[in-house]
Amino acid sequence: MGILFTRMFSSLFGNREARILVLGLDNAGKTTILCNTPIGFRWGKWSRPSQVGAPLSLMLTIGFNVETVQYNNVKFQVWDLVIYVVDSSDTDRLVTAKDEFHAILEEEELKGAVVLVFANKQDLPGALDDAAITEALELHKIKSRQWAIFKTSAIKGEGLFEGLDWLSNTLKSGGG
Ligand SMILES: Nc1nc2c(ncn2[C@@H]2O[C@H](COP(=O)(O)OP(=O)(O)OP(=O)(O)O)[C@@H](O)[C@H]2O)c(=O)[nH]1
Ligand SMILES: [Mg+2]
Repeated sequence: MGILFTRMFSSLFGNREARILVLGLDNAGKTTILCNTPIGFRWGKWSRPSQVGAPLSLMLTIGFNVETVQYNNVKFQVWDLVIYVVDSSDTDRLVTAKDEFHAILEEEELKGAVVLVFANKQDLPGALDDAAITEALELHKIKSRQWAIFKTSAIKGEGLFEGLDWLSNTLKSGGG
C-alpha cells in the first residue's frame, strides 16, 4: 500500500466522497483493513437501530479523502456502501456472521447500499475461500442490490485494492 496504490485509488474515485460503513464481527480484520487502505476514516460506533447492542463490533465510516471528511459522528440517514468483513478462518462463528449480515441488510438506512464482502484472513490455514464464504453467508439470497465478494488478507494487503476497484466501478456506473 504505497504511494502508487494511493494514486491509483485517488484516480479511481476522484474526489468523490462516499459514506462507507465497515462492519463485521469482532476480530474480523476491520481495523487492519482500514489501516492498509488509503481511505480516510473516522471511528465511530454503529449499532443496528432496531437492535441496539447487537453482538457486533461494528464501525465506521468514511470519506475517500480524509481531508474532506467533515463529519463529527457517524449517524447518517443513508449509507452508500457497506463493507462486510469476515474472518474466513473463524468457521465456528460463520452462522453468527451470516445472521448479523442479513439483519444488517434489513436496516432502513442501508437499503440502497452496495455491499462488498471481504473474505478476510485468506493467509491462514483452514480459511474458507470466496465460494465457501458466499455459501455460508447465503449471499445469493441478496435481492435487488449490487454485491460482490473478494478474498483478502488484510495483513498482507492482498485483495483490498481489487475490492475497492469494484466499488469504484460500481459507484461510477450508478450503483449505490
Ligand atoms: N492472519 C491474518 N490476521 C489478520 C488479518 N486481518 C487481521 N488480522 C488479525 O486479526 C486480529 C483482529 O484484527 P482487527 O483488524 O483488530 O479486527 P477488527 O475487526 O477491527 O476487530 P474489533 O476491533 O475487535 O472489532 C489482529 O490480530 C489482526 O492482526 C489477515 O488477513 N490475516
Ligand atoms: Mg477494530
